[in-house]
Amino acid sequence: MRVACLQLSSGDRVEANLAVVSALLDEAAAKGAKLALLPEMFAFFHPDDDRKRHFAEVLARQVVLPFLADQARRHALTLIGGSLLLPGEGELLRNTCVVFSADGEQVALYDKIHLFDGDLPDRSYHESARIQPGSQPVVLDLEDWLVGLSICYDLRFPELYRHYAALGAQLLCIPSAFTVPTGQAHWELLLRARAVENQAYVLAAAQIGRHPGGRETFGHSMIVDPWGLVVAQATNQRATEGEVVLADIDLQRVHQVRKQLPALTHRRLY
Ligand SMILES: NC(=O)CCC(=O)C(=O)O
Repeated sequence: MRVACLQLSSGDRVEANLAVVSALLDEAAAKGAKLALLPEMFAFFHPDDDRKRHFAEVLARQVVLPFLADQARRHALTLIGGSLLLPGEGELLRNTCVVFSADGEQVALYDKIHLFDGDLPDRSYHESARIQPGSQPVVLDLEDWLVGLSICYDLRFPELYRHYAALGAQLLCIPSAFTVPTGQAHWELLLRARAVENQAYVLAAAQIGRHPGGRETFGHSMIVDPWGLVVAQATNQRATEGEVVLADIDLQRVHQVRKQLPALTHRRLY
């Protein structure tokens, strides 16, 4: 199966962001992709609370979700909608990945479980102040593939991916907007670790560049195979136009790695 990670530099203009997604999906589909992953906050990237709420309550449902359904149907591909904001309880929002099948049906929804709070060299982050954490891992059955969903900071919690591997997942999706300092230090290391320890493909679609409000993201979208090899990665040279990262993934490769080194069957409980 040919898969695509879309790398974006999303801003605060929803229509402009969706136009970039549309152009990149045209490119991915023309090159044969049957599954595409968008990054975290692909449709709206801005820190203002009122604008976030308006996006979550109005634009997400009225504009963005119908757009994703239409794109999936038009290109006959599974579209994993990175993440967008949706209303949560009370004043809170959710950071949610919505998945559409190739006939445009919404088939899965995952709320980011681990929220990104930290004082880093570039700035402080306090995602938990506005976002309600999810509590439910989600595995998606895609023809022959079992796909585990997650979002960005979830990457640092190996138990989530081990849970997916124990359920049989062979493909782990990690739409992201990693910071530059943590990306430089940890991004590839963590992605390859999740692939190696779970003997699964990892798809990681990332935001890149400077976003409204001053936040900067690391880019370096990549696709990692079950042996931990980076089989495709972004050039990071076309930040504003966005970029498509493509690779062919193969279930036989998963079976081969799991047969050569059956570490997943050697687990011991203590
Ligand atoms: N949006 C996020 O969850 C960022 C996570 C991140 O940068 C990290 O280092 O972890």
